[in-house]
Amino acid sequence: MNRYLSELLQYLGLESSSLKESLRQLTLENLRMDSRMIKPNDVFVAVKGYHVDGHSYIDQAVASGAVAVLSSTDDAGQDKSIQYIEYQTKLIPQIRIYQLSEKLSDIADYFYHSPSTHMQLVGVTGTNGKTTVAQLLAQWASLFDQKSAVMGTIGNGIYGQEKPSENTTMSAVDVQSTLAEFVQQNVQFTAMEVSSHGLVLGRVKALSFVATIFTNLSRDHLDFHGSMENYAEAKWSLFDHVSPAVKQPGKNIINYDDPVGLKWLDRLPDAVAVSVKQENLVKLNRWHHRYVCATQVAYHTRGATISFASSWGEATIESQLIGEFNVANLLAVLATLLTLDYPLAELVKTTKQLRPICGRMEIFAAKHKPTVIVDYAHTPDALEKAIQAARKHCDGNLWVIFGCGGDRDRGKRPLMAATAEQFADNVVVTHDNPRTEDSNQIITDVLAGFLDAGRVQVILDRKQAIISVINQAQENDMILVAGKGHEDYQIIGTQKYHYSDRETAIQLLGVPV
Ligand SMILES: CC(=O)N[C@H]1[C@@H](OP(=O)(O)OP(=O)(O)OC[C@H]2O[C@@H](n3ccc(=O)[nH]c3=O)[C@H](O)[C@@H]2O)O[C@H](CO)[C@@H](O)[C@@H]1O[C@H](C)C(=O)N[C@@H](C)C(=O)N[C@H](CCC(=O)O)C(=O)O
Ligand SMILES: Nc1ncnc2c1ncn2[C@@H]1O[C@H](COP(=O)(O)OP(=O)(O)OP(=O)(O)O)[C@@H](O)[C@H]1O
Ligand SMILES: N[C@H](CCC[C@H](N)C(=O)O)C(=O)O
Ligand SMILES: [Mg+2]
Repeated sequence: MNRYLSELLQYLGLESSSLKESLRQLTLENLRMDSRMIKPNDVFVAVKGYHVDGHSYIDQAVASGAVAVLSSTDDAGQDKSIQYIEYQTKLIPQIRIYQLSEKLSDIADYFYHSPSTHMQLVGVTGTNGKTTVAQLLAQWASLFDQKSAVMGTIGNGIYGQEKPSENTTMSAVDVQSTLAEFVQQNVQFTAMEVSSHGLVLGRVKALSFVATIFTNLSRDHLDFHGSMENYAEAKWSLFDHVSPAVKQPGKNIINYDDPVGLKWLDRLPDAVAVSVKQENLVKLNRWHHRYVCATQVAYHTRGATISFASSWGEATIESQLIGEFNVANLLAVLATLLTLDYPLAELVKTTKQLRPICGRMEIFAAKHKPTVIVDYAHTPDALEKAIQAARKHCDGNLWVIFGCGGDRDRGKRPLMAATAEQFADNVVVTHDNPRTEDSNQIITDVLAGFLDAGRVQVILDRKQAIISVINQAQENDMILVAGKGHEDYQIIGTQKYHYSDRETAIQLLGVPV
């Protein structure tokens, strides 16, 4: 499993003779980009970040047991040069690589023996729905006795045992090392969320996917991408077969109901189109694309009955997920598994066993109390969809409690306010994760989006906001608590404090239903 230092050098294009002989058979354990995670026999990978320069942690990494260092240089003349660091009685080779960040996915792919090729790896991208789709995929595959794993916002790991993760898509090195751990644990199927940051920053560059899914595109992350065009280009790079951003984009499953998806389908004749709109069936039938299309959907209190037609046949399935967008998510998952040759009859039989996803339209209810839905909507589009989804299941008033995260796209704040004002009956603005921003300024940015801010309550403490609304609401009202979903923390400044909307709801109303 491990690599010799001489092998790594050879891969990097260096002669092993350029290395001191005593070091050639040195066994390397892991590549690690964070000096704080270094264990004996690891290689420390030093790159410049947005906040600090990883090169300033080389000494710390060596003191923690790193036996070699890969470091980045912007001077092409220094590419592949080796320098030795003396530490106690040891010599630690530091190998400079020209623009290392861009090569990391490939280097880690080599180091960890191309783990993505040893399983079925499915990638999911889109503004909203990635976590839901990835979790459903892993869940459904496990119902087919596949050992499955997920990588994404909720965490990374064997399905149901995910460890929390800082990012939706981890660093290029961590993605490969995690996949390698999955291979060691005999994982056969992995569903992975691929964020636009992940694509642009090359975190998934050397991966081979058997299938890639596009859910939808709407406003988010403009602080990072600058424009919707750039944001769309970033997402497209997961599907582009001509100059792919990944080693292998696999089969493509694309949302036909999304205007961006529809445009891409023209460029992807082999892709599978997914629609929740019955009126699209005629067009899809005449088209050269394979498809899955809903023909009838009946929403009930705790889910939906979905009839669909597809290139694989017709059927009716029972879903425990609520809202129209979850019909779209479920059909995208179904289309993917059909594309990967899972039999339709078995898929239909197992659908009713699929459980809702943690913190995604999750319902908490108690007798004689209003119902609470905890959801992760943190974009204008998701908030609109979540409110409309809740509305289908609510016969009283619909309350929305939401806030916006700090150090994230500021422009979406007033848009989320306008959406809440337009679609909900009562709105309460509260804190999300202020991070390093002034929390009052975030609230001011949100309030600027309301036509009539006088009708909006501001209750800064999130738990107090939920308690207060439960007290104000009637028994048949519904309270959508949006933005934090599965999160069990609140980030204020750079500190993480324990806080969970789900725990608050459980404390006030009992377990999810
Ligand atoms: C803007 C961005 O993407 N930043 C990511 C980046 O952090 P950074 O460049 O600030 O890193 P840094 O703190 O400057 O450190 C530079 C290097 O020094 C190393 N270091 C640092 C300190 C130390 O003591 N020792 C040490 O070795 C670090 O490990 C790193 O290699 O590299 C880190 C490690 O991989 C990421 O966790 C971090 O994501 C931050 C937390 C983040 O907020 N990213 C967001 C914008 C993001 O990527 N979001 C997407 C999409 C979310 C969605 O689904 O909507 C995601 O995929 O998560
Ligand atoms: N297909 C969809 N279309 C629109 N909104 C959706 C869709 N699926 C989920 N949502 C809404 O978006 C929220 C986030 O969903 P989910 O976590 O599945 O998306 P995500 O793409 O993983 O988000 P993130 O980028 O933050 O990780 C949900 O809580 C729900 O409100
Ligand atoms: N993955 C998303 C999550 C946002 C969740 C919300 N609670 C916030 O903190 O803004 C992001 O990093 O933009
Ligand atoms: Mg996610």
